[in-house]
Amino acid sequence: MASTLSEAYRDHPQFLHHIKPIDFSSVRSLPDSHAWPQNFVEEANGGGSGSSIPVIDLMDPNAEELIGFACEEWGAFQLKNHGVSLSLFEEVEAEAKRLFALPAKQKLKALRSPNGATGYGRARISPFFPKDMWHEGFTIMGSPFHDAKQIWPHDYAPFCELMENYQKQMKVLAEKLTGIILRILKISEEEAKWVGSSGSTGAVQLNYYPQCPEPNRAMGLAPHTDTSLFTILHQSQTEGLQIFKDQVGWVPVRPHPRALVVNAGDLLHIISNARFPCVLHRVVVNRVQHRYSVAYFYGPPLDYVLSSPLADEQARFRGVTVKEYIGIKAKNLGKAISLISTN
Ligand SMILES: O=C(O)CCC(=O)C(=O)O
Ligand SMILES: [Fe+2]
Repeated sequence: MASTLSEAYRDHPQFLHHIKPIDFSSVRSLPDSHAWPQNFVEEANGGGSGSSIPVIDLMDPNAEELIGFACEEWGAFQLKNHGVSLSLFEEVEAEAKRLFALPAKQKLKALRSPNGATGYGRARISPFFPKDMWHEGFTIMGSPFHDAKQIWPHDYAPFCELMENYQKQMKVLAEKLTGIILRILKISEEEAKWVGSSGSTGAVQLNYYPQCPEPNRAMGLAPHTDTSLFTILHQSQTEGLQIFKDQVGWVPVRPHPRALVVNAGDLLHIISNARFPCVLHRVVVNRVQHRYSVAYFYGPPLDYVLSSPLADEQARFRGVTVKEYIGIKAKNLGKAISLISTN
């Protein structure tokens, strides 16, 4: 049985042509493979551009209440005064830039394998969409040693140390946020025993969206929800992330120099018995600037049973383990939630 996150993904192989990105540095016009239907991308600029998700100060005495409201209403918020030093994000962003600026040949040395979860490549959601995304990614679960060593045989240590430190610091913040969220949901301490244990699951995804010759016909990252309890995202100072809000449309998440974006994922939607939406989000690209982001996906241990917690409520989902849900999502993407729904 899979006992680590990367083993859980290994059970769901992808085909190699779904992994290798094009060499963006040599592309001068938008290839047909990356040209999305015009209306698909254009609505990017309409709809919800006047709205924005709440910005919450973690030190605010009302932070818990504000987080509860944001999770219910938006499934997302920006978090400031989170206690993690700005220099850590600067360092991680600089390493992401250094990595993605390498020649394609060197990055491909760490190409994710068909049944692998980590390394360099296209987004995992790629096979579900008819067109390719204007994006490259690098996925880390635990130590990135194996993949980093392929890219930098002698100089992997600074990258590895920084990424391990980043995961440690994000885990501490994720545990703090989980404590708050579980209190809001009135989940018992017994149910929440996994928080702070070594079994909790975490992964880092470095994302790169190169500047694009025809941004109105390209898609950085197609609409999806995250397979996490929640995701903590650092974005560079380049716009592109949007979240979808019912009756409003696509709402931009404008970069805030000291704030992190927190997105509710599928697992939070399930354990909140659908009280919190798992937020649909996507990334659009632009003509002049490269965009970078660093996502930290956090969740309970793989064998944790995701059940709706409150005895007086009718369960909206059948009980599945985190590992089973990862399998359902890997095969069905956006339909996964409805497949475990009880109605
Ligand atoms: O780049 C972003 O802002 C979002 C990245 C994202 O949604 C993901 O990695 O799942
Ligand atoms: Fe995402």
